[in-house]
Amino acid sequence: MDTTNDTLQADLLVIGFGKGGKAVAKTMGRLGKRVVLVEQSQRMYGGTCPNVGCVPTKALVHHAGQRRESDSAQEWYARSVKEVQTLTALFRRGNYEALNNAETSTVLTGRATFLDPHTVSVDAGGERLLVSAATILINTGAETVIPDTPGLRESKHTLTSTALIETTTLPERLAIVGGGYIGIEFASIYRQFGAHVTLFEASGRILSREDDEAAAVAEAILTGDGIEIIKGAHVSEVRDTAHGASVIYEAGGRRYTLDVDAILAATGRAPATRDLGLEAAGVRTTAHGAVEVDEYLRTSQPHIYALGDVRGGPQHTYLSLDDSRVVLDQLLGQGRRSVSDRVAVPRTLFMTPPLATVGLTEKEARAAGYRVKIASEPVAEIVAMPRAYIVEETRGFMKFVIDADTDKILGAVLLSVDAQELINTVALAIRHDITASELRDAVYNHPTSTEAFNEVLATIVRVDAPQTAGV
Ligand SMILES: Cc1cc2nc3c(=O)[nH]c(=O)nc-3n(C[C@H](O)[C@H](O)[C@H](O)COP(=O)(O)OP(=O)(O)OC[C@H]3O[C@@H](n4cnc5c(N)ncnc54)[C@H](O)[C@@H]3O)c2cc1C
Ligand SMILES: NC(=O)c1ccc[n+]([C@@H]2O[C@H](COP(=O)([O-])OP(=O)(O)OC[C@H]3O[C@@H](n4cnc5c(N)ncnc54)[C@H](O)[C@@H]3O)[C@@H](O)[C@H]2O)c1
Repeated sequence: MDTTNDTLQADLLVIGFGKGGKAVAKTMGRLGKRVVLVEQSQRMYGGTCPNVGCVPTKALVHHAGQRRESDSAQEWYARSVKEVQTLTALFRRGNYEALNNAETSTVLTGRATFLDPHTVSVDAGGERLLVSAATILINTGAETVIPDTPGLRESKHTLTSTALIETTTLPERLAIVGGGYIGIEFASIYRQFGAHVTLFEASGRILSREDDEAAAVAEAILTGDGIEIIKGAHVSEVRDTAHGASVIYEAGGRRYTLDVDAILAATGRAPATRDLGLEAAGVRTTAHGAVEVDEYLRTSQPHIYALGDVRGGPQHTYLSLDDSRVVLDQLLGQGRRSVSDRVAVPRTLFMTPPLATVGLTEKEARAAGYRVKIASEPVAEIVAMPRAYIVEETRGFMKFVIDADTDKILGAVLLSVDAQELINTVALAIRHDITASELRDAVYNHPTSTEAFNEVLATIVRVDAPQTAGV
């Protein structure tokens, strides 16, 4: 790496150790380019996913599911948190070594701020280093937003997801504000660990972006597990008490108070663009504070790209990874790959059992003008899927939204054991125009969850009437 006038010169500078940025950094480093990656925290090498996001939370899902009634909730939880921390430490080290040991790549630990379009200052513990690069990637992720409900931010008992999974004391009474991905995953995890969980969702239903039936069945499973879900809830105040906190809320026109030990703020995560000096770089942001990009992930500066959560839109690790393919195509390829190429991107909410979805919901398909055919069955009734009984998880349902005129699969909702794996097969089928009948009649090995497709896709529960011309 060259140093000119105390400024480190690089071909590529990546700000933030996110999924997309590190993937580009690895490829460019292997090609002999001088790569500098800046990460603000040594606890975050590898970014959100392996440290405080997907990996630890899904490991907690696993540990919570292993707990027997006879195990002490508190001991089991404390041990689980420690085991998960050992796992994340392993991943963190692997991530650091993968980039810092490469001959041409360096990881700098410090907070990056743009000074001008090509120069960034990296500040750590009173020390400052300047880095200048021909190409710069912004990959700083997103940060939890705590609503400005009186007393919520100030309460000693309000935690972000990051803080909660590091707490080795299981909160006996946990309030969760927000019924989205984090709210529901944490409700499911902490209930299984033995906490009393109350979830407050401001809108009239949980999972407002998901299929209506999926949200209703998911809610029934969660409440069946003992989670209290309060919809249309307005948390108006939080007050610390001698033993915890009181959550004051309104629902159904009445005012209530709930005493809890901890409150998880799960009302969304906003792009981390604060104090990045984007104005100095001439990089524009959107009204929501995300870095503004085009479909090739180019910012308002031709040599600066943004990837992952910081550019706004759905927040999933695999989207940040796919962003790296778009950027690499700009840097090394034909420059044709764009985010608009994405078709049938699956999502999974890791409650127990998981809820995985892809494509259009039934409502969206009709709104888009399709004549819809619905194939659906509750998991407990799928004779062709003994695996659900084998692993003793028969809750949930599967549903396919099919174009009644062409047999094309338009979307799917799988709320079932193994749904996080099954959904990738459905997504692949949609992407490659495999019809509903072909997916139904394929040979699947046994006993697996995929076999359910043989039966569910043959179980048509409703078909829209043909549209009559000229009416
Ligand atoms: C609790 C939780 C569970 C999740 N579970 C899943 C899941 O199961 N599946 C899934 O697909 N997604 C999940 N997500 C979402 C997923 O983690 C994110 O979408 C993904 O990690 C975003 O990656 P990224 O590339 O945008 O950057 P990130 O991985 O967020 O990395 C950004 C990095 O930039 C650093 N940084 C920020 N500002 C600066 C600066 N100025 N200077 C230097 N460094 C800086 C940060 O410290 C951070 O390490 C989860 C998220 C959370 C919070
Ligand atoms: N499995 C996964 O892929 C996964 C897991 C966790 C998180 N994530 C990502 O992380 C991001 C953040 O997740 P999240 O759950 O914090 O956000 P979210 O946007 O998914 O859900 C926020 C929820 O909070 C509700 N809400 C907002 N303000 C409220 C208030 N004052 N009181 C009560 N409810 C309120 C909203 O109506 C919404 O239902 C999401 O974009 C998600 O995609 C992904």
